[in-house]
Amino acid sequence: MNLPSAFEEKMKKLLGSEFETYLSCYEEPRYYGLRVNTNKISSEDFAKIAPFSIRPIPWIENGFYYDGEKDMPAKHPYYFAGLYYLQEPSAMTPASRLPVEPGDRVLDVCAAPGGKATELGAKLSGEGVLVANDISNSRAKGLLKNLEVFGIGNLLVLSEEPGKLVNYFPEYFDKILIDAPCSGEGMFRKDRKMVKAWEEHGPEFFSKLQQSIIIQAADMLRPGGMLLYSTCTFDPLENEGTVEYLLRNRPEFEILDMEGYEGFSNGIPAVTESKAAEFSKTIRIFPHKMHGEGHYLALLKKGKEETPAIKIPGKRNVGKIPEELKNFFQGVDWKLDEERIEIHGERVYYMPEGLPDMKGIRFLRTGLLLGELKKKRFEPSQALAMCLKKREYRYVIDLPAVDERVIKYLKGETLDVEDVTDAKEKGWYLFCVDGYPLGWGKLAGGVLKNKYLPGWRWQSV
Ligand SMILES: C[S@@+](CC[C@H](N)C(=O)[O-])C[C@H]1O[C@@H](n2cnc3c(N)ncnc32)[C@H](O)[C@@H]1O
Repeated sequence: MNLPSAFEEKMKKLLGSEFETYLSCYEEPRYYGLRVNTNKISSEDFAKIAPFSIRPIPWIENGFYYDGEKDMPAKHPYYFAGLYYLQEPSAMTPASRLPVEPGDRVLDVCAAPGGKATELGAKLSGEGVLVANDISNSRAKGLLKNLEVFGIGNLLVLSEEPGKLVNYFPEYFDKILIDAPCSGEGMFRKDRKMVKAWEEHGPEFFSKLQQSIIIQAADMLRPGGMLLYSTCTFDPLENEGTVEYLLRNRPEFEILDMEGYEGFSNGIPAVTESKAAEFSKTIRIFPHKMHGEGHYLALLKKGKEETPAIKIPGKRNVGKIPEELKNFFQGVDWKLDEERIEIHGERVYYMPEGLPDMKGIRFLRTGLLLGELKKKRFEPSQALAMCLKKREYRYVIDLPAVDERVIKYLKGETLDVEDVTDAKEKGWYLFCVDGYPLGWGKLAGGVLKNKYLPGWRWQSV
């Protein structure tokens, strides 16, 4: 593989005697990974039902390798049910090393298409709030879809300049992840177009962007909160350099240790101005040392340990809850807090607790879209179906993955389900594969009218 000579020179300096081994790994095949959505299924249970061969990624609790030359996990109904996300193994590391707890307020500053945000949201287990932002509106659309497929409802999806967000969320978040735009040196083997992009915009360009993003994010973190900074590049300026910039401008931050792994390489104090030993607590992932492509990560804490601010739920103005909504939710085993329901036009949302006023922010989604009110009827949304567990809805059709009607459902076809329903039954049914919801259908006379979201349908190749 042809690599830019300036890049090779830099890597020689960084790796010394390891450089040749590093270079030789460009001739080897890349690694493919999937990460289990632990909000829907445990890793152990997934390993039992996995429809293709998988083996654990040793440093990621819920990560597995699969054979990307042979298997197509994106073409299985479990993928549509949000049981896993396809992700390069080293890219799983940042979200795995940010200790998110249910109830936290979490921000992913550069979140699209959601490789890390889906894991942060799964770790919240429906409690607290995930704010997933990306400056690119078109990429944020894909982000929203991926979060909805994963069944994450306690969320805001925004598309804003982080500098603007500081005005709305000063010292608001408990945990922040910055997976920064970078020169992508760790992606060269996976995606050769990245080499050309590197030649157009190298480390100098990205380091300036990273410096402004890390300061803006730092100002949205509460004292005692944690920030994880990551890139998929090796360059010291973009990595230790950005972290050093933060420490210089926000001295209340300190670098924390992270759970290690034998293949991780320590960050390099010698490339920094201060030469401070604490930079060795940061981590580089090199492809010649472990089975992943390349990443850098640093875990930081702001100020001293403090008792987190008491989270007072923001009370909202709620009008009367429409009868049709109440009727529908009689079939749902959820304790809905009526004060969190917001209705805008026909659309009904379930909002996370304790949000600030967000007037003026560009958003793609605030809260969980429950559904739409249509002429005295309530139509549940695709996002609600993905958020529900099978046991939480009274009317269910559950077919095994091998039943050909599952793919037909995903293609948007009407289904004959007389054998699994009573001909007298009718109304909204949650359509599941092996116990995991895929979407809605409307039953009448043993026939299921398909309500799977058209934009999400299975595309035949
Ligand atoms: C490395 S990618 C993020 C990948 C994502 N975290 C994932 O795991 O799927 C960097 C993202 O940063 C976004 N971005 C670039 N400049 C930004 C800025 N100033 N503020 C927020 N996002 C930005 C890009 O649109 C891009 O989606």
